[in-house]
Amino acid sequence: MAITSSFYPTISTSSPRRPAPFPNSRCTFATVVSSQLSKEATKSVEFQGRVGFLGLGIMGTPMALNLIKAGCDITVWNRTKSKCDHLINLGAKYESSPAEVASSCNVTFAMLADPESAIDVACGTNGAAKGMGPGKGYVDVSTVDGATAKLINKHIKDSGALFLEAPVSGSKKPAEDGQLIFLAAGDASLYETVAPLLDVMGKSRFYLGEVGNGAAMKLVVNMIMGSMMASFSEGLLLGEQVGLDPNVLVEVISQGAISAPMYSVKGPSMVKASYPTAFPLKHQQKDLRLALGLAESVSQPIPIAAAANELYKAAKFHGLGDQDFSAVIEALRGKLQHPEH
Ligand SMILES: NC(=O)C1=CN([C@@H]2O[C@H](COP(=O)(O)OP(=O)(O)OC[C@H]3O[C@@H](n4cnc5c(N)ncnc54)[C@H](OP(=O)(O)O)[C@@H]3O)[C@@H](O)[C@H]2O)C=CC1
Ligand SMILES: O=CC(=O)O
Repeated sequence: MAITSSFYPTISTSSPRRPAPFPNSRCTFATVVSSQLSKEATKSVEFQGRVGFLGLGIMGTPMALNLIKAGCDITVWNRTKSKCDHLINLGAKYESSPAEVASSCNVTFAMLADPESAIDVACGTNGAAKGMGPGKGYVDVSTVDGATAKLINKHIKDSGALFLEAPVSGSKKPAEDGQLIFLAAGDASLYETVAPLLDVMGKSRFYLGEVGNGAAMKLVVNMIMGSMMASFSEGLLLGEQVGLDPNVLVEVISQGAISAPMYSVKGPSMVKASYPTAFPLKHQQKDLRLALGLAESVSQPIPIAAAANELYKAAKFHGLGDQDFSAVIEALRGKLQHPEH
């Protein structure tokens, strides 16, 4: 798919600081790295520009990897540099600060943990905004609140660049499989420009209008998800207490009206008290906290989410923050020890 948006004609695709490594960077790049990449790559993209990626955690790494597999010219940065090594080995370039990535790229994506890190990486001392300017674009795909998205939008727009918030629904596996759902809002022309890139990383995308709407949509969805997981946990434990086989319970749920992929995927390992991290519990608690703030801003009662948030807080307090959010079930067992005991 060729870029036809009026966004790109204003962009020079070769950085004055560093010449393009290949005359036709997309095609040649894809050829060079193809022998090192797995055969799973199924999508390719025509994107006439350099793409930056900031934040290589559970989500950022597979998202950036899919862009590399699709033939994009990628430059990465991560606070912990060692997490860049795998992608560098596969052909990604590296810059030592968000500002340098933004300065050397046409479009820069950011996938950070929370509002604080998203603001720091975008607006901090060596933040991306410092390397932004007219003709460039910044796409923040982290899950943050609307106020954070609007603050980052202001810093990016002040530089003359365009901004899009595009948080994602879908976890580690959908990120690996290029099956994410993008919830985008902000500059419509940037949305059109990066659509081919979103289509590499995702299966669907929604354009929701003004900045803040993407964050709101993501927080409402994750508020529901957090409550669902807490309720599922209660059901598993109640079933266990009254002598039901939890595996049969998971199977019964999977065949009925409340069936959800989340229960079928997480249930069997929860029964074994195993919580391999796909979506860290600390991030689910962050999303519930932000959803509570969103609800407060419009005086909407969300008592079920508020109760679920307390469970996630308890689980986090007991050291489960880096485990999968399904570990919230441990907060209901009544056996958690205080970390200092
Ligand atoms: N995991 C999932 O299933 C999903 C997660 N999300 C959302 O995506 C975002 C990322 O999630 P995920 O990849 O799972 O999280 P991880 O915790 O795996 O990664 C977080 C990333 O943020 C970076 N980071 C954290 N704090 C700072 C800081 N102060 N300054 C600079 N960088 C920082 C980390 O760098 P470092 O490596 O140095 O720690 C890392 O790159 C979150 O907002 C999450 O809510 C959305 C959908 C699904
Ligand atoms: O934010 C988490 C997800 O699974 O979506």
